[in-house]
Amino acid sequence: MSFRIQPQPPARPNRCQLFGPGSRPAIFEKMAKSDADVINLDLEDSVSPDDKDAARRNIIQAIGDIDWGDKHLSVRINGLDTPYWYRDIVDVLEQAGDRIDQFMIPKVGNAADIYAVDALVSGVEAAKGRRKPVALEVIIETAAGIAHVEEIAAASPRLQAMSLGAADFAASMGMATTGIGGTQENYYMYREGQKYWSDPWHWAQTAIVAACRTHGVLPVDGPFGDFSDDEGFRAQALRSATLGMVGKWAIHPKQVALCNEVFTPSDAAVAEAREILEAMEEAKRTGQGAAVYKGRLVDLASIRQAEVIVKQSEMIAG
Ligand SMILES: CC(C)(COP(=O)(O)OP(=O)(O)OC[C@H]1O[C@@H](n2cnc3c(N)ncnc32)[C@H](O)[C@@H]1OP(=O)(O)O)[C@@H](O)C(=O)NCCC(=O)NCCSC(=O)C[C@H](O)C(=O)O
Ligand SMILES: [Mg+2]
Repeated sequence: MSFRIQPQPPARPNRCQLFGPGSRPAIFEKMAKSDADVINLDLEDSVSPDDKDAARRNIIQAIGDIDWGDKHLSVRINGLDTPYWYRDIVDVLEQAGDRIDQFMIPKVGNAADIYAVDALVSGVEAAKGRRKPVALEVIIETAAGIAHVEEIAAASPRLQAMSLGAADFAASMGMATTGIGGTQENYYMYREGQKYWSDPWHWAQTAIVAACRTHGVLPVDGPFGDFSDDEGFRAQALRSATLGMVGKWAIHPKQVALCNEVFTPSDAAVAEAREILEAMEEAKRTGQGAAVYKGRLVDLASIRQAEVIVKQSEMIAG
């Protein structure tokens, strides 16, 4: 173990981030009543350039008017390469109430991008006397973003979460696909007449998880575009959870339940984790560092693995 203790990420559930365009205020109440842990009101790519001003006004009003319950409320601003982003931050922080929790920054390329947003947010907060500091989350969805993922994860104490944006990531990397997440038809190994599909998102996900875990940030899987494909969504989400991600985006309300199902540890998983902890307690009592549980080795590392599951389940249960 390094001398440096691995920091814990924010202790809040982040199983599902439900997105909705800021230009579609009719769905805001439905988003607030959903079972998503995080709400992302979007000013970026789901809003056409002609609608940016109206969407910003809709969001400012909705932040104050709608009862968002205990949801973590996030606004996705426009990219730092656009003429919209500074006004997204200034107008929302100057005109909307304290209920906003977070800004999501798309297409981050390096730590300086976070620094710029942090500086602007800090300035407006100080000028307006806002007492609740707004958190930040980022999307890794460019070649530069993944190349600089660790410095981005370390960039600001405001940073709480980092998502993989599969659509823009694929575009930026020049990937030959129009699919948003999931299995890609042409990404397979071939042996003796059989195709074996592989996972083109895997390496980016593991890079994000490692950067996030190093710096105490929540790693999140982004969108799965085909909302008619529940099994495809579930498979993608299960892979993400297995790799250490804590949640996933929903771009349609039917994906919320799937997110919560996958990213809530099952009763069986929690029961097994508790049994492992008990087996190790017993081993410790008898001076052993290792034990046998259901025919397999468990040791001190198993305690840390089991604690991840138990802690996640206790945090979700509140
Ligand atoms: C995808 C949608 C455009 C679909 O909308 P719609 O055609 O209205 O769907 P349905 O008719 O099936 O809707 C059924 C009911 O659900 C309500 N609804 C729809 N969407 C939402 C929502 N997001 N939240 C809550 N409720 C919603 C409808 O009003 C219907 O209600 P009722 O009539 O009462 O039954 C739409 O879902 C949508 O706009 N989704 C979000 C799109 C979005 O925000 N995209 C941005 C994130 S993904 C991205 O940016 C890519 C990423 O950056 C990357 O690079 O990878
Ligand atoms: Mg994107």
